[in-house]
Amino acid sequence: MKYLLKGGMVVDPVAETVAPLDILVDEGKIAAMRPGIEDSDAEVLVVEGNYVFPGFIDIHCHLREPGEELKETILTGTRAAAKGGFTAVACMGNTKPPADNGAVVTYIKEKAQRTSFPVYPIGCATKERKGEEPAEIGDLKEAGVVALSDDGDPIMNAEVLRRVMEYARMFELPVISHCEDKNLSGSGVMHEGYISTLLGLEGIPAAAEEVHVARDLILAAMTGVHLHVAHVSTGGSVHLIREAKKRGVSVTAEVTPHHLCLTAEAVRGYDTNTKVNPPLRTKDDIRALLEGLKDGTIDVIATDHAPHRKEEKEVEYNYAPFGISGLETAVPLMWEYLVARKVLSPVELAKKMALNPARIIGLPDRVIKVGGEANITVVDPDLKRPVVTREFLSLGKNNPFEGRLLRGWPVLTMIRGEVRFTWDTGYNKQERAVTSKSKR
Ligand SMILES: NC(=O)N[C@@H](CC(=O)O)C(=O)O
Ligand SMILES: [Zn+2]
Ligand SMILES: [Zn+2]
Repeated sequence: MKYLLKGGMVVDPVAETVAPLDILVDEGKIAAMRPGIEDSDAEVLVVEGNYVFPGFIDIHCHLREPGEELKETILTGTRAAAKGGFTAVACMGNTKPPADNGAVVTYIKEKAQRTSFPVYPIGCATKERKGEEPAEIGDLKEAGVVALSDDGDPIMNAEVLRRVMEYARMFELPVISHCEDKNLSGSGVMHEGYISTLLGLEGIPAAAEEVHVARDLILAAMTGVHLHVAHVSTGGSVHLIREAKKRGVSVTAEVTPHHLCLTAEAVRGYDTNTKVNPPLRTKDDIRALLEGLKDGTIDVIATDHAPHRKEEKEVEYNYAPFGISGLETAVPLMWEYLVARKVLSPVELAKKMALNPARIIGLPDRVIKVGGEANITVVDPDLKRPVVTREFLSLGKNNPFEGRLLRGWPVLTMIRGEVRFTWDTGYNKQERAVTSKSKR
């Protein structure tokens, strides 16, 4: 199938440019890119007034398969990803059974193959995610994992983490840390501060994260592994990572949309959809996270998509599981709160959601170029609509942004030259066609 994307503003995160260019896609590849392309054989996709990005990649999501298919499956999760504007995802290994061996990783890859959506599994760092001894890292590497992580839980024993890092370095895999000192976080359910006291809920102090960020940076420097810090939520963590980068430690970091857009204030109504790990923090933390994004301390925006069943979240705050279903709101949240408000430029967004994620998991640079694979995310900066969780393709409707009016939705997702989502032909009925945009 041949496609001609006409009239879009093409964002290049490597050249750091935004240019009005037409793009001809043929047999999965970019066949031409320049203004004024005509081709009578190609299906024309009018993307006038839209931004055309190299396909976004989410390097932190939970697809729940195998074992928790009532929360999500690889099929539903990847459909949600495509609708959310993502063209590839890396999924965490806290499945049941956990992805701590090659067989489970192979199972995930085979399931993913059937969806034809690019899924890059992350293997567990330790056996059964217990934090007691390193997993079979050679076996995981051979099965094709792109990183190692016990996400969901930290590795509390620093000596075990040291050995994981040494093996990971040998096998050239990054280690992704979920930074949480379990003794400090205890049975906390939200950020420790004024609001937790007011609500009578147990708190998780910022230090629970920061103690582990400091420790993991020290061990990364010692072992020479590449450390990627997952879901950074506090100003103190940003500071520690910034200093480590200055010293030359091989470290990258990510932040989630929810940690950038919500504070502990959101917990006031006891909405369990605001219960997430790490917890929603303070305005000062958000300010520091944004500074970190701007100055390059934080390299990536990742969703930490953590779907749960409705019944599991419909309980008292203390008993609900941690997690937010985030694949279908990440792009419009980042557009509304960062790009539209000029905190990040479209080029910077392309770095945080396409280029840097690709580099961290060892994929080729994510740029749209002639001869390259056609992975494309089109965002309509003017499309304004509310978040409607019941329309999610994800089985997880646990999202605290319900009803929020956002502008800047993904309207077309192309993977290896195939249109996987458009606003009109989406898996559920949507009101508007990309191709009819010029007639509006
Ligand atoms: N983020 C969450 O609140 N939950 C994640 C685990 C994790 O990312 O630590 C989950 O798997 O549900
Ligand atoms: Zn985590
Ligand atoms: Zn996670």
